[in-house]
Amino acid sequence: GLGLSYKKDENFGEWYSEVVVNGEMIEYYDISGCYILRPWAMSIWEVMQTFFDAEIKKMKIKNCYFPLFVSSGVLQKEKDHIEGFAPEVAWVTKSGESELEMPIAIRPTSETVMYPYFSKWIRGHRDLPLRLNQWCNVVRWEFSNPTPFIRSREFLWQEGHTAFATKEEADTEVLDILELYRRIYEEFLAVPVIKGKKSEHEKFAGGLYTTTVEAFVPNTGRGVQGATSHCLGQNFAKMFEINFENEKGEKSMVWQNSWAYTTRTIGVMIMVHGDDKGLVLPPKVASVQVIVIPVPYKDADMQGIFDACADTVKSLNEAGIRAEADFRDNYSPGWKYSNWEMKGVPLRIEIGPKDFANKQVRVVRRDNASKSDIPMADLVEKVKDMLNNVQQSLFDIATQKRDACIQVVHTWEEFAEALGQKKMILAPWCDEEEVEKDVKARTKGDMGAAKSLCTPFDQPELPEGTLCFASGKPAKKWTYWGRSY
Ligand SMILES: O=C1CCCN[C@@H]1CCCn1cnc2cc(F)c(F)cc2c1=O
Ligand SMILES: [Mg+2]
Repeated sequence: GLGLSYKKDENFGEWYSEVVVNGEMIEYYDISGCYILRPWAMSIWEVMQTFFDAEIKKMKIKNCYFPLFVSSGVLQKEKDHIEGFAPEVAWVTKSGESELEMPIAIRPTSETVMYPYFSKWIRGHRDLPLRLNQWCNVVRWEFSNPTPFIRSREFLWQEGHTAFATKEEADTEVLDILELYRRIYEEFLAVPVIKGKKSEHEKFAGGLYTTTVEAFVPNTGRGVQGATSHCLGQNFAKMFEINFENEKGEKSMVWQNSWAYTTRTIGVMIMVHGDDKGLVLPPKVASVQVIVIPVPYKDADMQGIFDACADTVKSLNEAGIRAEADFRDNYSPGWKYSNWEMKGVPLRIEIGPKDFANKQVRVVRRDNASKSDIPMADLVEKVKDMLNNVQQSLFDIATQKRDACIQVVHTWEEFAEALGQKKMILAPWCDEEEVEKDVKARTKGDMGAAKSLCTPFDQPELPEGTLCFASGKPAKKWTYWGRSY
């Protein structure tokens, strides 16, 4: 039948797999961990890309494109940078029947591809800041359970790579970009995120520090790293000899950042807002914000109704609202209602004989199923307000649900209990890496271990004498912990 066979609160994994397919976002592909992004998903990616690309252009960041392929020597340039990742690297070893002299890696990220050229291009302080971005795909042959959008072997992202003369400039940009990532989640996807810093154990090993926007999926009780903005310090400058002559003629190494968000953003949005009727799209990212459906009646003036639908679409489009009409004559109105609900279109407008006679339309909200009759004369303004209300309501409800999952704890017992209740846990921590590894070891299980998610920039009061929940040592900071994707 038309509806979903799994319920979100009963079989989340199956519900999600069904929703992304029935909502026409994803088609499964014959290579495990790879998915087809259909137009309904691609249009969401494009809305975010349009926003983010315009914002980084305001920051004088330039787009470029580096090759997909990395030679083995270059990729292995610095052992500790990729040692832990080596199993994920995909290699090209043949062309046609013949073996390649040297195997060639497919980029899993582009530091080693780009930075030899940063070294070549950056000579003097006038060459700084160098700020590049590329929109591309990357390949990581992961083995943990693949999930559409959330964990795939190939995904789309943008990766920014910047170089500065001073640490201060780098530190500033790290946070400027992180704010853009917060806006993508909170203003476009209507998903609340927490800004913070990753622990020494969870950060990008090749960098100096990692900042993150952390989302949370209440149904699974898992945190999810939404996007990441690293300060690399001078680590890669040392590795790749990216030096410059400063004003005083002294030779010094550049300070670098790198930052990314990926198609994982779409999966987080689906998990947070979707329901048992299918996708629920925030209007800001919906490629169709309003679907207009004629409701035929045996002896009604159908031409008049069709014209009213077309006029409604036209006036909404002229007001900058993404509206379409579904005139397909091989489906019933009921079928169309279910279909567009499955695809998550924020508003549906029904026009039947009664509506037509009264010069009004019936508007139905996808997020809360509320119905209202709107005079055609007021339509554009009312629909604009309703779309804004849907966007805000989705964010408010998601925030309430996320906040209800946050548990403040002070002891290990409270921590273990909260973890069992699928909470995101805020705990005082001594900030020792050994203790973090110990938490992972003590929480290992088939649900996956708990890890630190981030140390929020917005730190609650930490009273003198507060002890670490895990070690009992003096706590230094409040940190979020939980299971994660
Ligand atoms: O996260 C970002 C932002 C964009 C540019 N890259 C950084 C760090 C990426 C960290 N990372 C993440 N995953 C990797 C997987 C690999 F197979 C591999 F060889 C290397 C890596 C790897 O360096
Ligand atoms: Mg990884």
